[in-house]
Amino acid sequence: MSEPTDFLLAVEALTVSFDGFKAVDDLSFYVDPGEIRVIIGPNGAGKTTALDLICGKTRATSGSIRFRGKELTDMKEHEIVHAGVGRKFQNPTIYEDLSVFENLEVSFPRGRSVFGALVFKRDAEVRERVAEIAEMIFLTDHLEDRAEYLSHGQKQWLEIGMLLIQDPELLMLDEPVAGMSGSERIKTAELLHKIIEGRSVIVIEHDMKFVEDIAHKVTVLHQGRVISEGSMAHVQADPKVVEVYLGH
Ligand SMILES: Nc1ncnc2c1ncn2[C@@H]1O[C@H](COP(=O)(O)OP(=O)(O)OP(=O)(O)O)[C@@H](O)[C@H]1O
Repeated sequence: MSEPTDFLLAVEALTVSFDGFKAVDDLSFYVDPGEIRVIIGPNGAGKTTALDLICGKTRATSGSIRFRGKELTDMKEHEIVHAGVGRKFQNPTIYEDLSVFENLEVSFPRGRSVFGALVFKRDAEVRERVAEIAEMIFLTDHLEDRAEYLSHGQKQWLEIGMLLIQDPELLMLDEPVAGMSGSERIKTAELLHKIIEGRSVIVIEHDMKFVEDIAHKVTVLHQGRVISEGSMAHVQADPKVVEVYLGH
């Protein structure tokens, strides 16, 4: 059996209760390094709440969330970001009046660069990293464009880029392809396969074709609990999953 520290993320017996209603109820799941995990489940299953708990936006009532062996449940949101967990919400939160370059530049983590002698070197490093990320998110030709003129899909990619530039070890994406065209969805799947080198990704998604394209493993939630887990083929054939989806 694996030790808990072998997992990048170990969620165990996680519960949150809102006025007695358990939106997440005794939830356990484990994510490996380099894994793309997709969480699916009907509306209200607790998917978004689970991500809110991991990133510290919502406090757990009980249970544990260990990231590289470190307990997250008693950490503040910014400490969790600093520990290496990036979260993208459903609606893009980019700076509309800044260019693509500037959006990526402001997201570059600030370190010890305030020392004068390092500034020049730092600028070159930032430009290089922005160029690298822009290429990854298919926006090299739009670096000077104001973000407000990007398509909805491009805005989603830009926000993913703003997280990637911080080099998180765990990236969590809530419905990243919602509102995207078919070709944008294919490119987003490509992007996810590219970025998992050295990190893991958790995605909440409703588009089953997209889930099939990206998931290494699927976790199915219902009423705050895991009802099935495994490959896409495994969960699709699971009578409990069929029942939950068809019964609604
Ligand atoms: N802060 C809160 N206070 C009270 N109830 C909440 C709160 N946050 C979420 N809930 C409830 O918890 C349940 C789970 O919500 P959640 O948004 O996590 O579901 P979801 O699986 O992400 O659904 P969807 O697919 O519709 O986004 C819902 O019944 C929701 O109304």
